[in-house]
Amino acid sequence: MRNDRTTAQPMTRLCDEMDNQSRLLSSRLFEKHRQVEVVLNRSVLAWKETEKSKKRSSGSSSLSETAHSHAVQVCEIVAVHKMEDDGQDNTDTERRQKKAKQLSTLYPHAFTVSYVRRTRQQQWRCSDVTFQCANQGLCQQWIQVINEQLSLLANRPKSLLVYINPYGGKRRGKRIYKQKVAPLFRRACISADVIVTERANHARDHLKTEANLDKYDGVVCVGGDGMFSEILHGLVTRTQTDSGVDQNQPDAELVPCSLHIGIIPAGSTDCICFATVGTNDPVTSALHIIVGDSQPMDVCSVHHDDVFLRYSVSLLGYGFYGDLLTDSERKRWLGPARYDLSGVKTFLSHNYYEGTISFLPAENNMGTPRDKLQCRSGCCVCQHKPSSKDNKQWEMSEEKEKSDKDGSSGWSVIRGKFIAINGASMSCACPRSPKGLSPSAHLADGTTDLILVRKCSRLDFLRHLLRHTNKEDQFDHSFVEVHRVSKFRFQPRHHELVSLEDLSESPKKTGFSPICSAQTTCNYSTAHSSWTCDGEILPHTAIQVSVQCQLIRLFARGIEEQQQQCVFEDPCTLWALEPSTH
Ligand SMILES: Nc1ncnc2c1ncn2[C@@H]1O[C@H](COP(=O)(O)OP(=O)(O)OP(=O)(O)O)[C@@H](O)[C@H]1O
Ligand SMILES: CCCCCCCCCCCCC/C=C/[C@@H](O)[C@H](CO)NC(=O)CCCCC
Ligand SMILES: [Ca+2]
Repeated sequence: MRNDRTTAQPMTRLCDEMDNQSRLLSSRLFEKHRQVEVVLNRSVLAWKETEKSKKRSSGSSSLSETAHSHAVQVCEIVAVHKMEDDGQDNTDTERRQKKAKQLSTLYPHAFTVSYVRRTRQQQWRCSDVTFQCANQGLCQQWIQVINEQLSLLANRPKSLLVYINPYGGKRRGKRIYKQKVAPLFRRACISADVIVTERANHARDHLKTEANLDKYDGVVCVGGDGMFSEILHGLVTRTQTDSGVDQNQPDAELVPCSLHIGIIPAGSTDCICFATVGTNDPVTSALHIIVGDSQPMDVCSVHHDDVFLRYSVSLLGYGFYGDLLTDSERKRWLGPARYDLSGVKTFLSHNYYEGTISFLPAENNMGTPRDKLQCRSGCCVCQHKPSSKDNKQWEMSEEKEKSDKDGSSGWSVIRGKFIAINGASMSCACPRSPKGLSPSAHLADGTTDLILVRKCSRLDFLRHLLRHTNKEDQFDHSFVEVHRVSKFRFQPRHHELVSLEDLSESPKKTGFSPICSAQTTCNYSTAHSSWTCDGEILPHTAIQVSVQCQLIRLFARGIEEQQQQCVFEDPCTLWALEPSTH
């Protein structure tokens, strides 16, 4: 399909460079009083000022080509609308509506393309470009052909179920959704059923039993990591129930969820959003949902004595982070600042805990926790899905594990005194620690990074913590070790195992916590910490953890390496193929 009706002149040299066969439509149109050549093929919409228009606007000076040319990937077009449709959005200001009206009087045959524009630091914005056509037929043709291309994008959601936590983070969930997200969903013609939660676990319970999930292409949570966790538990449990899988069995092969999950960040840490998108920005997340991005993600199942406890996607932390979270829960009223206060308090307490950690090192994994190979969009480590050969080896090692009488074959066991035991299934990057707890952990490689911080001086622990905020390697300490594992178990040192000699010493209280301090000579360490599981405190300390590879999918694409260049499959290039900086 081609259309050169608007001009009798031959197309310019640059347009001629384009593969004629791949063009769906090309016309000379007007954009902001400038004549532009607009070309659409299956993957790109591009527009470029014509030579004539360039000369008129810049005299004889030769402006750089890119200043006049723009290219947008079709998969990053949000929507196309006839000009007068714009401004009908009831959230638009009166000024915008007036401007839209003026423009539509001035240019009666115009259409507007809304598309994704990258700004700084992984942030996306929705930009508009309006093209004026010579006649109504041409305008409609452009709208129709672009819409046809958009309808071929099968991953895009059309119908979403949205849960808003009105009390997450700074209590801005409802406002964020109404002002920043809903208008974009409307523009992209996505319908959304919205539920504002009335209590904790409302969203989880609704998903588990009530929600008619057949109606939806995805579930969106507006809130923080805790709210995401509710959605995760609701969806995963529902999927297992519907498939007859018993999640209490630690070895059960869980069924992946078919619905994608979107996260609109409105919490305190928002670490899952940050680690999968690269920024905590509601508009960016809404755009990732609209374009139907897909990021698989590992989920850890946590059991205690063959009873299912919880799922985790980010941090399973015992000791430092467990104590920090326990303390911060009592300070919820403080909002996000609770983590700073509890962080200082827990640091000063400087407690350590004794126990035994056993783990099954990851096999056939392409990465290691210290290889500095960060998980990025299209990550090759995560794409290296176990082949059937790998699977066989995997099964064999599982068999080996089962056949071993005490079940310890392939397992490593470490007994010791730990200030922190952390299982990071993803980097856990967040604004507090932009590279995260385990900078090279992967979102979807079927493993978790097990970080063991042994008893050390307060100063050494501070050094270790500070390295989470700078470029230094936080694992490069004699008291820290890190392993990439597929399973791990923890057993705290039992009360009865403590010798009478130990018990004769009373615990020295630091004034911050009743638990033993690593700074003192006290070795009365029967006290237990708690596990924090993505921000929730677990009721047991003895746990078994197993990574379920790629159990869920998010509307995200991982962190983009840098400004993504427009890369096209067609051998011919349109013109300077840079993403629009319009
Ligand atoms: N209507 C509600 N009333 C009270 N609590 C709720 C409600 N809806 C959800 N919750 C609970 O609030 C908790 C915290 O919510 P959320 O994760 O959104 O914010 P946050 O804790 O501030 O952020 P983060 O988890 O990122 O630190 C969640 O565990 C969730 O179960
Ligand atoms: C002296 C300066 C030292 C600074 C050290 C910073 C180290 C920061 C590491 C941050 C790791 C966050 C991991 C996120 C886990 C989330 O699932 C969970 C739920 O929201 N949040 C926390 O556990 C909240 C965790 C809050 C940590 C502060
Ligand atoms: Ca992982």
